Amino acid sequence: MDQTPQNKEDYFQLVPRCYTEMVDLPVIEIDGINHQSRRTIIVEDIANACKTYGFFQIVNHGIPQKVLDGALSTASSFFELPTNEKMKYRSDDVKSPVRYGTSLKDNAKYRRVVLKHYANPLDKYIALWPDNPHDYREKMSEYAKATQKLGVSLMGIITEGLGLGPEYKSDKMVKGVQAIMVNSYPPNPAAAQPDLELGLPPHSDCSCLSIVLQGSRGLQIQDSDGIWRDVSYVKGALVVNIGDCVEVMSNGVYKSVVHRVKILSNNFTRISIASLHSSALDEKVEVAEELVDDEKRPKGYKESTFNDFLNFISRNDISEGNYFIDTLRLVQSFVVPK
Ligand SMILES: O=C(O)CCC(=O)C(=O)O
Ligand SMILES: [Fe+2]
Repeated sequence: MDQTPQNKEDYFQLVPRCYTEMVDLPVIEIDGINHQSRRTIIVEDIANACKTYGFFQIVNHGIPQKVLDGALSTASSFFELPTNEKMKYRSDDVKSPVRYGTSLKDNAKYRRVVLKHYANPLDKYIALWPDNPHDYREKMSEYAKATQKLGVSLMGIITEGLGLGPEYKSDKMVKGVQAIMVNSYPPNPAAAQPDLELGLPPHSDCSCLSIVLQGSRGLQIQDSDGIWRDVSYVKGALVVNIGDCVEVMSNGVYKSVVHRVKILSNNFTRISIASLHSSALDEKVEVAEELVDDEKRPKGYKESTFNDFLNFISRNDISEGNYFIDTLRLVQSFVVPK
């Protein structure tokens, strides 16, 4: 893959700017997934990435650059709208299908502005999305449709890699929740120590898997020694991470790794779009029986639903290190230090 910077902005994105070490995430080409010989390699590469990092990047994923750029650009335009226009979508209800939230006014430790909306099935939700900017629904729905299709396909690759077969979760993902988190992380000119500014606190995703489009660098993941490492920005790539539901389903073979967002720039706003894919709100998430061995790997997690997670986050402040998945653990010896 050609990573030669085409212009100054791309060059800037590729040059490490802070003291944090980069994490050498695999960048996996996923074209040819329906050809058996290619599929075998991709399944193996993704299985290795899930075991080692819980994160990987994908390229040649079939989503045109124009669709990625369109989604980032309309997201950016949304955040530039006057406050009263954005506040129309404000809600304190974590279950609201469309929800705008900002922590900036509270002088909070974490500086993220977010528009969250459900996207699957699209027909049910699109009329609730912002219609300003005028191209928001068009551009974001192109991106949402493409990532939903990709999410189902990636889940098939993941379950195949676990020995559960490609169809193990397909129906559940097709009918499942797709929550799009449109994130904006503005710089804080008043920060006493800009290097310490965080956009998003450490958390793991409640999803089965998440697909993240980065507009620029800033995402960091915590390795098993507790060290934060930068995820590189690769133009056109999508970052994929395992969420809590897959950690549970895999009986801890794959980890839902803790990550956060750092504010790396003093002069521009970072945009990212995370598409979180999981089964339906009241669908049971449980350990796959096939991955339980009473002696070598006993069942490590209680069952739950996505609704349980939403109830948990409405009652707990996740920025205080409260992780939903910790409430599900049965076998402490399999816990990877967070
Ligand atoms: O902004 C990012 O890169 C990651 C966002 C994220 O982790 C999330 O929305 O759950
Ligand atoms: Fe996340």
